[in-house]
Amino acid sequence: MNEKLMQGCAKLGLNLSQVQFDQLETYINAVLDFNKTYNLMKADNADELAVNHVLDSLAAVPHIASLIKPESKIGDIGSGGGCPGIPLAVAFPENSFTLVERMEKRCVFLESAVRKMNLKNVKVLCSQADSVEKEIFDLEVFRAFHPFDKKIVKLLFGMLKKGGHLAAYKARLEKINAEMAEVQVMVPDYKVINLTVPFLEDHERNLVVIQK
Ligand SMILES: C[S@@+](CC[C@H](N)C(=O)[O-])C[C@H]1O[C@@H](n2cnc3c(N)ncnc32)[C@H](O)[C@@H]1O
Repeated sequence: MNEKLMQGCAKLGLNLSQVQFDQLETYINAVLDFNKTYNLMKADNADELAVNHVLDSLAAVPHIASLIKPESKIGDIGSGGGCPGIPLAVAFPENSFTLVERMEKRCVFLESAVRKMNLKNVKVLCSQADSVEKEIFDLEVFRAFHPFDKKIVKLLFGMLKKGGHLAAYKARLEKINAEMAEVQVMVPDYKVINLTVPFLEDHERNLVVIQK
C-alpha cells in the first residue's frame, strides 16, 4: 500500500475504504506502466504520482461534496491521464462521471485503467468537448485544460445544466484574477477556494468555482 497516499488521505480527512485505496493504487500502477512507453503524466515514481496527481485531485473533495447530490452527473473535461476525474470518481462512488478526452491514445489508457480498477461509475467519452451534448452535466471539473477565455467559458457552459457549477483546479491567485478579468462579462461572480495538497504545502493551489 502506498504510504504517501494513505497519509495524505488522512491529512485531508478522507475516510476511504480498503476497496477505494486498492482502486487508487491500481490507477497509480496503470499510469506508471503506461508512462514506460507513452508520456502520459509527469511522475517518475508512485509517490510523485500519488502526491502531484492523486492527492492534488482529492484535495478538493470537501468542496466538491458541497456542490453535488448523489444523482449529480460530473464531467472531467480534458481528462488526459484521468485527473482529477478518476480520483474523484473513487471518492464519490454514487456519482456518475464522464471523462471527456479528444486524444485516442489517452482514451485507450482511460478505458483500460477504469476496467482494471473495476470503477463502475465512470464512462470515457473520446471526443472533442465541442461535440459533447449540451446541458448534460451538473458539475464540470478540469485541471490544466485551457486558461479561461470567452471561447472556453462558452464551451464549458454549453455542456453544463442551468444552475450547475464549474470547478477549475488552478495555481496562482494572481494568474486566476487576470484570467477572470478577461471573462468578466460572462462570469461576473466566482469563488476562489484555497487548497492544501498534502506534502505540497508550499505550492499555491486553488479551486475556482463558477455557477452557470
Ligand atoms: C494538459 S492535459 C491535462 C490532463 C489532465 N486534466 C491533468 O490535469 O493531468 C489537457 C488535456 O485536455 C485535452 N483537450 C484539450 N482540448 C480539448 C478539447 N477541446 N476536447 C477534449 N479534450 C481536450 C488534451 O488532449 C489533453 O489530454
